Amino acid sequence: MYPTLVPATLLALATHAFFKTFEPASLRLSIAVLAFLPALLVLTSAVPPMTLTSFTTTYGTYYTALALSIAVYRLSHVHPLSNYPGPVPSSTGKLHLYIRDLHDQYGPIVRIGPNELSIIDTTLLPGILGTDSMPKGPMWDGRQAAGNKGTTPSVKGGLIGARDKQRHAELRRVWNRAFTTSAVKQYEPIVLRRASQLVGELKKRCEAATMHDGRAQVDMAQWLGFFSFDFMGDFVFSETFGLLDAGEDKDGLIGGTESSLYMPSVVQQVPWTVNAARLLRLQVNKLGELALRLVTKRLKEGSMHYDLFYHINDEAKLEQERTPLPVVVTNTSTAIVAGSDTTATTLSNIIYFLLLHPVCFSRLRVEIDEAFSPGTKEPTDTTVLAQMPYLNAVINEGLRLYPPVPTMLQRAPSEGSGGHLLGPGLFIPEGTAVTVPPYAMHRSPRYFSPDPDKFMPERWLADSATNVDMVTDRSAFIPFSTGSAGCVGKPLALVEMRVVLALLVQTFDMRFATGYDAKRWPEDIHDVFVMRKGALPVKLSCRALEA
Ligand code: HEM
Repeated sequence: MYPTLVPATLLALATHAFFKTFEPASLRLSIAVLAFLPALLVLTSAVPPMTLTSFTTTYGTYYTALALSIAVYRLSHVHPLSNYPGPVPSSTGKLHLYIRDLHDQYGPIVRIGPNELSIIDTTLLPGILGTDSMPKGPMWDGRQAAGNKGTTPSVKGGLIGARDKQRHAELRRVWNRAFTTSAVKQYEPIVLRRASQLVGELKKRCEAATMHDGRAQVDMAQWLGFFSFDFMGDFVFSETFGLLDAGEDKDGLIGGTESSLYMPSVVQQVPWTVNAARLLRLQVNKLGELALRLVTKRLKEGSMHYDLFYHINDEAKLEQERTPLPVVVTNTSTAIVAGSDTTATTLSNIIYFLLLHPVCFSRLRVEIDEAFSPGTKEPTDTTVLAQMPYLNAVINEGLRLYPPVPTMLQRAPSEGSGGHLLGPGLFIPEGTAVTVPPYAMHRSPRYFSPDPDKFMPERWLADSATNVDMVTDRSAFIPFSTGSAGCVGKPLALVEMRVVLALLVQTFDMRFATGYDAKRWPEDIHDVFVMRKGALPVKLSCRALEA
């Protein structure tokens, strides 16, 4: 037997035990341990000569033993998650579908990784996402790979990636102030301005098309993207990104932001690779550069506008400490990503469903027309819109079927806590993450039936509560997540979506473009933490109003 075989095996077992216990986040330390320990063994071993064979044999033994040790441990009954069922790892670009299939197959609690459970049991939600529950999980360390220009990865200032509960609560204070009911009321003129601009631009295209076959063809998903990015530019910085004006993503702002979402969606699965990703400088983010430029400009101008920047930069000086520049940059670009893509995706999904179900489109138009007489009154009174049952049912149903954050609401016990008791017999040990996947939850027949995969706004109406054959469990409806780290922008997103939908449905007749196969829409959807969508080609004409 080769003299280093046993020591190399023992060394591999010790390495596994070390990594399992301490989970080093430093890439340098990990590389150093894995690369140099076997060499050290050969160099310090008295017996074998220092030949190429002794090195290759020792390295081979060490890595094989390490891999086997990890595999055996993860599949063994000693592993703390061994009681939970789960699949053999699989790779699929459609994480939302995959996780949903797993829940269909294995039930509400599934082990989806060596140290991760996916849970869709409503009774456990308060313990996972609720106000006094666990902090954000390790995937957020991985998502830091998206680090923007002008931000410093080591600055623990970004709200969305803040894993320490107390720190998160401190950072969230300025955001909570920015989204109170009265603050959101003050942003309404921005919503109305940008929504009217969207309608105006689309009208122009319709009018130009009357010269030809009378209908304009537009990519509705793209136009809703222009709206939501321009709106966020206005809302965050009181600046315009000029997308609606140009009618194109001329500077690649949307394209760049969307492609920058891929890499973090991979790295988040293996957070310790984040430093390698950074070393390779994989992040290309035009939005970060833009945010840095706009923040710098605003700081020079002084406090002039009431917008999100006003709050994030604490211009009312309500906090004891000044917010450092990198934190302001991180938070403003976070707001633009978090608020634009999600809203554009939801609006696009809803238009898709309304075109697929013309009866729902007509019913919605009737409700809007009854409240706002077409041709005389624009549907822009947000108080009235908030109380329209069918409009809100349509929005809920769109969010239910395609929640823009489909799978990764992740939490984990805080460091040093030892673990978190989720329920009787359900202890989550430290080092384990729990993920709640809204897509799988929203399509579970246990919570939404009949036909959980069908677009049925009726399930949200008051009659459904008295219908014994219908289940609509609102506690399972979590498109905005819930608890202290749930979506802070929810009230504003709802205002935006109600106004835009009401205006579009009242102003335009729409149908899918000729030759568009509606099956493409779900096929084009990809889960990259948020949802990537394809084009939505729509034939559009201005609605003819009776005189
Ligand atoms: C349809 C629209 C939207 C949906 C479905 C949505 C959904 C979500 C979800 C699921 C989360 C993750 C919460 C978690 O991990 O538990 C989140 C977080 C967040 N969202 Fe939204 N969002 C939307 C619009 C907006 C808007 C308009 C803004 C405005 C800036 C915004 C800002 C944020 C921020 C800052 C966070 C991080 C909150 C925290 O960590 O405390 N979102 N959102």
